[in-house]
Amino acid sequence: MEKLMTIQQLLVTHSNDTLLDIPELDLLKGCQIALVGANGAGKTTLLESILGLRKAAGGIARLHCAKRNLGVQLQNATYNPEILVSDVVSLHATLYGQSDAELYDKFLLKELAHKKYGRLSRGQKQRVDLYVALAHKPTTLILDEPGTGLDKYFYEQFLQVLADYQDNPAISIVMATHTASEVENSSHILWIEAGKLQDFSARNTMLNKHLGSFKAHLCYEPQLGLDARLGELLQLAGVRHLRRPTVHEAVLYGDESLRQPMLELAAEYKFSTFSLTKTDAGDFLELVSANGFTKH
Ligand SMILES: Nc1ncnc2c1ncn2[C@@H]1O[C@H](COP(=O)(O)OP(=O)(O)OP(=O)(O)O)[C@@H](O)[C@H]1O
Repeated sequence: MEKLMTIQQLLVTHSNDTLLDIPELDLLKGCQIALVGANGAGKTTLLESILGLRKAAGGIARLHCAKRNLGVQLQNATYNPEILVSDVVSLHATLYGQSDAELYDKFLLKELAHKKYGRLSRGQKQRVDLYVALAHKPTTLILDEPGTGLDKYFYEQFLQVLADYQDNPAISIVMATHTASEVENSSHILWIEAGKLQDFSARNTMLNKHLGSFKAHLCYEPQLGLDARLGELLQLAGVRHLRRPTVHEAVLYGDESLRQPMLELAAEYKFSTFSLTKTDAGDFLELVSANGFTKH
């Protein structure tokens, strides 16, 4: 398969801070990659670096894609704030010799056409930015938290458009996201943390590797005094992580061997709710943001 992106010894710094330090990473065309990491991990910096918008202190970050085939939505689009939305749309049509009436309608750009870009709300800007990223039907998408600011209606419109792209194996996507549904529909996950590559893998491989395939979710009265028992369970071979979202909730992650001891625990204690289900992208995002995780 052809390469989409090459990174070698990439170092991006600011003053004395290292923003990105990635020794080597090759991504292949046709992958739909969810780029995840906690706030400040370096996702935007990485996207800007591969687009050549950030000067690296060292190394190479290269996207192997003709500009014509590239669709980009970044956090900070830099238009003249005085430009009208209708002019942004016309400029895009002139540059690419192509427009997309269906997308224009989906994002209801007609109601924004007479407004100055600089006066738009966050969500309105996002609708314009997404139109500009997608209206020329690119084969490679670079998206930076594309749902930001969109209300429920427009987010659903966007998800429909995204689903069409994600159904097409000829399309490559690298999308920074904090949203479970966007991760769920991606083929791969690229996880960065504090500017470093944490892992890159197919989505389910990543979930199984870092969380296990299974989770047990318990809700109970705090006076039940379960802490010691949970600590013991955490020592079992198949148990990977314990997450405590609240004082009366625990989620244990692991493999199938988690099932039997959890059923025994449920028989022994009276839980308000108890479930055994598969891990999902939402769990992975909780891990990425270290939300309530007790290190194992
Ligand atoms: N122009 C800049 N100058 C100095 N530091 C910067 C600059 N841009 C980003 N940073 C720092 O680099 C780090 C990574 O920022 P970045 O925006 O890439 O994170 P992110 O993973 O996209 O975060 P978020 O999920 O919050 O959008 C942060 O610590 C941020 O403060």
